[in-house]
Amino acid sequence: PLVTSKELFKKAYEGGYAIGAFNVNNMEIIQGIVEAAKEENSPLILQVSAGARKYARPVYLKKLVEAAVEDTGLPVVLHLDHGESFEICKACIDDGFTSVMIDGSKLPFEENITLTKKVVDYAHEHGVVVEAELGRIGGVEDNISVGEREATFTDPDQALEFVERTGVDSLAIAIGTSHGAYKFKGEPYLDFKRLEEIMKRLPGFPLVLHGASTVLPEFVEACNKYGGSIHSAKGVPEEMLRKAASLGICKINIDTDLRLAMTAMIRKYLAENPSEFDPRKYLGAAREAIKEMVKHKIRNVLGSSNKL
Ligand SMILES: O=C(COP(=O)(O)O)NO
Ligand code: NA
Ligand SMILES: [Zn+2]
Repeated sequence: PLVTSKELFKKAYEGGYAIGAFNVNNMEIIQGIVEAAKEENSPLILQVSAGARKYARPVYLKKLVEAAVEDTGLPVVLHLDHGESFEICKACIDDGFTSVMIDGSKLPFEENITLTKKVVDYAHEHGVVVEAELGRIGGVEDNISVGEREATFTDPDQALEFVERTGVDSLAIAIGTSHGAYKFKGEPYLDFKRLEEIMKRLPGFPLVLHGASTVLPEFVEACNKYGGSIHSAKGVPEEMLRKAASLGICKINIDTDLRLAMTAMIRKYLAENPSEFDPRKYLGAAREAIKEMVKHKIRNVLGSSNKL
């Protein structure tokens, strides 16, 4: 069935593991992810961004996720990733999503609170949970000044006030990650001190890590071996993610690692089978690559195997 993340996060927090939140855009990606979760007996969050809704059109993704639930019998959270307005959150809540993110992190503190509270009130009336964001998960330059870091990373005292005043169910925090394949110029770094300060103020409260792809080198190399050109790509080392999962991080967002796995597999397949032109061949290979990547994440990063 479609479920909210409330109970999943509570168990993850107490159990010292995290739930994977994987971005979906089409049938093969959804199939690969849910097959992996089924085999690992793992809880799962499928997340849809505004861009995915535009690309696939909402009704297709909704029906594909419903098909995946029916086909596997898995409990799945259907989550809106980075909703930036009350309207898109409302549309997804009305469309049967069980969780939505309202991302007001670009707004001043008070406006983020007002917008988030408006979404929380509507979502809670409909049995839906809400994730918000405080602090800037953006292109975090590695050698930013302390001042800039203070300005962009999540302030622990503000986090406490934000949660108390909004009633939000989980909070995406900024502790050094950023979206995409180019997360660090120098050494990867997560501000675990800051994470622990936030946990002290919000004991047991589910925290979310965005921009958590590792950008595994073997997939970047495979892309480049078969015609790609991806350079200076760097992500979050998996041992840092395991540490975050063992702490208050209950949801880990992964999109880029799936994209790289899928792209590497399609490039490889086409290079090795120049006379083949049946899309099922390379999309099928891509689906397999997604499945293997998600199984790897569940086992090596999230620790959510056999937690259903
Ligand atoms: O945070 C993410 C995905 O991050 P990555 O680009 O690191 O996969 N989605 O909301
Ligand atoms: Na955790
Ligand atoms: Zn994100």
